Amino acid sequence: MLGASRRSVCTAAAGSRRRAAAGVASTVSGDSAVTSSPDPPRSVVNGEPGVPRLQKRLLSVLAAPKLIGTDNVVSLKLREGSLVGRRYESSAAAVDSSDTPPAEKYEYQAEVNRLMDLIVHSLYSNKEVFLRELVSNASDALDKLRYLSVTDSDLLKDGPELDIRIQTDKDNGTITIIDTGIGMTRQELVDSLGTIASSGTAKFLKALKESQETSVDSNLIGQFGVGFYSAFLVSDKVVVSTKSPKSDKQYVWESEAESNSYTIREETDTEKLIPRGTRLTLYLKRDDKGFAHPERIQKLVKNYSQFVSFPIYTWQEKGYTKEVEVDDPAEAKIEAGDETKTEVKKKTKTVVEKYWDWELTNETQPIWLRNPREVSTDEYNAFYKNTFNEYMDPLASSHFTTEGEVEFRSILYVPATKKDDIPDRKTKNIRLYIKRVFISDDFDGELFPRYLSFVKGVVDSNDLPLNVSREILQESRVVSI
Ligand SMILES: Nc1ncnc2c1ncn2[C@@H]1O[C@H](COP(=O)(O)OP(=O)(O)OP(=O)(O)O)[C@@H](O)[C@H]1O
Repeated sequence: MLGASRRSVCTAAAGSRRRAAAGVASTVSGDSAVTSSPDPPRSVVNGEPGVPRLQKRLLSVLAAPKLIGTDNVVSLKLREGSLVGRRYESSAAAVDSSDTPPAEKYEYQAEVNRLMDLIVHSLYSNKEVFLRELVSNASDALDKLRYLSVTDSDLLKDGPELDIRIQTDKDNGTITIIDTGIGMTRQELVDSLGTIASSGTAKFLKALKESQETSVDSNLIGQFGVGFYSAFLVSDKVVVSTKSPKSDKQYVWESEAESNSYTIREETDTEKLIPRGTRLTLYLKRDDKGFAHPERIQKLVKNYSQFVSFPIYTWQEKGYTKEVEVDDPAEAKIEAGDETKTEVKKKTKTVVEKYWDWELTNETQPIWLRNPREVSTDEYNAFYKNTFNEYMDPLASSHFTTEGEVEFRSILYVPATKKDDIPDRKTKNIRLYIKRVFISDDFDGELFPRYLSFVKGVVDSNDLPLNVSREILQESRVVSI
């Protein structure tokens, strides 16, 4: 699965990235919505006719091609940000009388800059992992929303279905990934997409440091995954438009591959507003535009994201046959009395009518609910690698069900790599589900004795209440059993 192309860390890091100067006025361009589709998304979603009103609105956002003008970012003045790196706060509000709130410019945290340098200039050949990473983020965002909605059902109120949609535009070389998950507030955007928020990425950087000049950086990208930033393996520009239920406003995060900064602005185009979740648009690099082919994306979803437990729809061209009338060139002569009339006969022929529609592309039944006799070793291994971001097959796995006092289903794996030894980071090796809803993987040493903490796996039980709190979980008899 891993590409073997190599490049030294130093060479990559010394790439010629533009450095944004503090206090310089700049212009930020808006993102354009994506569609190559001749028709707007149709009303057949999930095979069911009719789409809820808000979902329709979401779909129309997808279908409407629109380029908004540039936003003004006027004289920016430097201010020291929190942990997340420097922030250039715009003083535009004071001088700009237009209704459009100005974009604010932020600098990436130093580690992110390093990572971006590496990603952007990497010769890593297995770039397609970007889709796995972004779909996995979308799935996490849906998991978070579903979990929170157990105790706060308002979160789902009026909202669209919990799903992931991927639309490609091969003419313009863009891919749009939309989820209806938890979304991000402005602060969460800064905290998540400007810093090293992910443990996977932190591991990556640590391994990178250890490998130093050993020219293995390309492989490291595949081994650890670089999360959200992997979008820049294939993109010149990435635009994230996101709406959290915690905020009234929708925000747009935007950055270019060759930049060490990003901007955040409020979404003001009403046609682009989404009820909830995140829409991520990738503007593909010239050599990577091939990823914007609908069939290619469909294949990648099947390969990498088959175990995501939310429906993933891809936008596909379809055809149906219909009968149409055609003129018959052979004329029929009709004799009536002395006159001979010539009439053109009507005939019908079958033609294929093309249209675009969403197609369910993954299998959504969790693998642990299947009969172990029907699951192949390859499927167990693929699930392990997808779920735990591992690049090697496990040494062993065990899929079992307990019945009686406590019922649960579980798949446990013995990894082939040595235990993660990053201090200060909790292992997130056991994922607990209750009735198929992901609850937590934050069980450092609680679900397993410490000496077994290298074991990875999933546990799903119907015997715990869904709205269980973490404290109750810790004391729960069911959990201890
Ligand atoms: N589609 C999304 N919806 C909501 N939040 C998102 C989305 N994509 C990314 N994020 C936020 O950005 C953070 C960073 O994402 P990134 O992929 O870099 O790491 P991660 O997913 O946290 O870590 P890991 O890859 O180790 O699981 C996420 O933790 C999440 O808070």
